[in-house]
Amino acid sequence: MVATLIVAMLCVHLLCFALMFWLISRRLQGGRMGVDALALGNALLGLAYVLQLAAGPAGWSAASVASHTLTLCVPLVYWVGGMRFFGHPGPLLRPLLAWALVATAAQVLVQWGLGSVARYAMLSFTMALIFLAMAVAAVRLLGGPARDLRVEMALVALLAGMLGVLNVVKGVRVLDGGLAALDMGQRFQVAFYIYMSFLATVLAPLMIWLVLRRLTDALRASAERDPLTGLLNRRGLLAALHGHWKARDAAPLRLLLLDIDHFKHINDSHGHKVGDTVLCRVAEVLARSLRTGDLASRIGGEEFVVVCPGGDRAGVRAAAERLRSAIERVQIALEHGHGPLGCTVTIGISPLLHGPQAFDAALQQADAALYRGKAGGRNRVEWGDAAPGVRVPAPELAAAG
Ligand SMILES: Nc1nc2c(ncn2[C@@H]2O[C@H](COP(=O)(O)OP(=O)(O)OP(=O)(O)O)[C@@H](O)[C@H]2O)c(=O)[nH]1
Repeated sequence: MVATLIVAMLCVHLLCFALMFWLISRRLQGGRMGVDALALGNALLGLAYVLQLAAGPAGWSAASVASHTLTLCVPLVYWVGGMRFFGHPGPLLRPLLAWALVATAAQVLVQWGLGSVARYAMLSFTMALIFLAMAVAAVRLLGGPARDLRVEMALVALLAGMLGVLNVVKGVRVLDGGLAALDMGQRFQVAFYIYMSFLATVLAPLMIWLVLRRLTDALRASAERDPLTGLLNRRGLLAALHGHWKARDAAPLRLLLLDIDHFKHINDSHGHKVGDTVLCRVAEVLARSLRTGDLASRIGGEEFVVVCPGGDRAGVRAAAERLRSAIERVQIALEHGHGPLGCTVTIGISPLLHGPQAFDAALQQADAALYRGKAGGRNRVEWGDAAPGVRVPAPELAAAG
C-alpha cells in the first residue's frame, strides 16, 4: 500500500516536471539544451508508472510490457538530452522508436522462452547496466566538456550509480524469490520507490540549475563580446584584465591601441556594410596573430586594443609592427568587380602598466601616441611614454592597492 502510494505520487511528480520542462524548452526556442528531451524522458517515466499501477501485481500483461518498454526508453531519452546539453545535437525520434521495438521484441521473446521472472529480471539488469554506464559517462565528462560542472556531474554519477546498484539488487531478488519479490508490500520495494522519488525530487532542480548556469554563462559571454567582430568589448576586456591582475605573479602589461586609418572615408565611399567587413577582417587578423596571454578587443567604432603581457620593449614593438603589416596586407574584394580594398592602422603603445588602476592612464598614453602617429602620416607604430602628471603604479604600489 505504501509503495503504491509512493509510485502514484511519483507519477504526479514526473508528469508535472515533464510539463514544466516542456514549457521551459519552448521558451528556449533554438538552443533548447536538451530540456525538450528531459521533458519527454520524465513524461515517459511517469507514463510507465501509470501503466505499472494499471497492470496491478507483477505478471504477463500488455500494460506491463508497455510499462517496461517505456522504462527502458527513458535512459536513451535522457542520454540524448545530456548530449544536447553539452552541445552535441543528435536525433531522438528514430533511435527511440527503434529501441522501443527492440525492447518490446526482447520482452516477448524472453517471456515466451523463459517466463515472467526472466522478463522482470531482464528489465532490472538492463536498467542496472544502463545507469552504471551513465555514472561512468558522467565521471568521464568531468575531464572534458563538464569541467566547469564538477560538483553537479559528481552528483549525477553518484545518483545514477546508486540506481544501478539498486537495480542489480532488485534483479538478484527477482531471480532468487520470483515475482513475489516485486510485491509492493516488500520492504525493498518501498525502499526502491522512496529512492526513485528522492531521485525525481533532486534531479529536477539539478537540471534547472544546470540550464540556468549555461544561460547565465552565455548571457555574460554575450555581454562581454562585440557582436560584429566576436572580439571582447570594453567590458569584456576589463573583466579579462581583472582576472589577470588577480593572479599573484601577474605580469605587467602594455596596451596597443589600434585605429583604422581614414575609416570614415571607407564608409563614405563604399558604404557601412563594407566598413563593417573591414572591421571584421581587421578583427580576424588580430585574433589570428595573438600570442599566448595576449588579448584582443574592440573598444568602440574603429578602435581596437590588444593587450600584451611582459616588459620586453623590443618584443612588443615587433608584435605591433607585425600587426600593422599584417593588416596592411588585407585585401577585401568588393562587389561588381571593384577593389580589392585595403586598409591600414595606426598603433599607439602604452607605457608598461603594473596594476588595474593604471588602465585609464595607460589608455590615455596610448591614445596620445596614436594621435602623434596619425599626425605623423598614419600606418605607423608610436610609443606612448609616461607624461608628467600621469602616474603608472610601480609593482609594489599596485600590489598594495
Ligand atoms: N561601418 C561602421 N562604421 C563605424 C562603426 N563605428 C563607427 N563607425 C564609423 O567610423 C568612422 C570614424 O571616423 P573618424 O573618427 O573621423 O576617423 P577616420 O576617418 O578613421 O580618420 P583617422 O582616424 O584620422 O584616420 C565614422 O564615420 C563612424 O561612423 C561601425 O560599427 N561600423
